[in-house]
Amino acid sequence: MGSTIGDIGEFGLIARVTAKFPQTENVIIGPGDDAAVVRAADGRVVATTDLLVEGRHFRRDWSSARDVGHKAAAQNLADVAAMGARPTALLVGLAAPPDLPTAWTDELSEGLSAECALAGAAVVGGDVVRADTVTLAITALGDLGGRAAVRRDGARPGDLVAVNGTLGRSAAGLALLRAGADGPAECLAAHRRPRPPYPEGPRAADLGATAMLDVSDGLVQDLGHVAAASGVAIALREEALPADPVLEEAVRVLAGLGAAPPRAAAFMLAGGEDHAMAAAFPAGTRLPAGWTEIGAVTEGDGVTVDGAVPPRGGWDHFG
Ligand SMILES: Nc1ncnc2c1ncn2[C@@H]1O[C@H](COP(=O)(O)OP(=O)(O)O)[C@@H](O)[C@H]1O
Ligand SMILES: Cc1ncc(C[n+]2csc(CCOP(=O)(O)OP(=O)(O)O)c2C)c(N)n1
Ligand SMILES: [Mg+2]
Ligand SMILES: [Mg+2]
Ligand SMILES: [Mg+2]
Repeated sequence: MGSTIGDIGEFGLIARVTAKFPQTENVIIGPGDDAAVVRAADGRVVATTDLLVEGRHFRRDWSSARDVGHKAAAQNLADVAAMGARPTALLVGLAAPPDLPTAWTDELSEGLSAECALAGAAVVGGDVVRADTVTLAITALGDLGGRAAVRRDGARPGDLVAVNGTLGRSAAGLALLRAGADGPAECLAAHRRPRPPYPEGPRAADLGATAMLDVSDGLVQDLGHVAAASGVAIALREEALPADPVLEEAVRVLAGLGAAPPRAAAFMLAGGEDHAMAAAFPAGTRLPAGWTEIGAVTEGDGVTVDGAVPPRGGWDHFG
């Protein structure tokens, strides 16, 4: 028996698949980052795609169609911002069973459109097909506006590491939904409709960010991609994580329901889907309001928290 994708895990699968895709001279950045950058006759375009599958990324009894539209757009638009680009357009592939109410697709579309508007983008096309499972295949495009793209491989020892956006609220919201809790509302909302700080991507690029990504799978796991791509280590300090009373409240609610919830800091370190921007900047960079310095880049490899390798956390579709 040969190996299966379950054996190699999500990131093993990605490495194996992308090894089959030689690039052309039109490709400025190929697979391996938050988005690709492709040369066009008149410039460059940033392009990225993410799938959302019912039951894996959303549940129709936990999220309204409008929520799913917002989230599907946000997940993709955040990848554009994480390259230092401004989102411009979205293409929407929709697979659905024939008994899906049109009211659901109407609200989905309104959510997609409203989230695009928040980022200054528009839905410019898509596709629809029949399938047993509601699935969204979204492509987002963006404009670097003359900037160099901020990749995952540019972090250098001595850089500081900072984040902008919420951490852990979406994961806490998911835990609350699983436990049948109806609050704190901010966590449920963060899970249903993440609010990526879109303008902070280009702003970080303008500030000289050396590496950046959006936190989709978990802060430690995602910064692990930066560390690996850059050939450096990242040392985070737990006490530097932005304190969030709402997250503390979520932990209390979960504990009150008899669950043994992780600490708030664990939600922040391992929770994904908030789509905060996490970036490395040269030491001494004056960070604007909204950015919190949480650690530093050093020689070595991997990500540590307070000097220790944290327990494995973060999302892996096949792990
Ligand atoms: N099936 C695939 N074919 C080609 N490239 C892929 C495939 N799956 C993932 N990638 C690439 O691997 C990189 C990492 O993907 P992913 O972890 O999903 O990034 P993100 O969390 O930013 O969405 C991205 O550059 C993505 O385009
Ligand atoms: C019903 C349900 N179960 C579990 C989750 C949690 N979850 C699903 S995918 C995911 C990680 C992010 O999605 P992914 O497809 O990996 O996006 P990418 O990292 O490519 O941006 C998380 C935390 C969820 N959102 N909904
Ligand atoms: Mg990303
Ligand atoms: Mg992805
Ligand atoms: Mg992921």
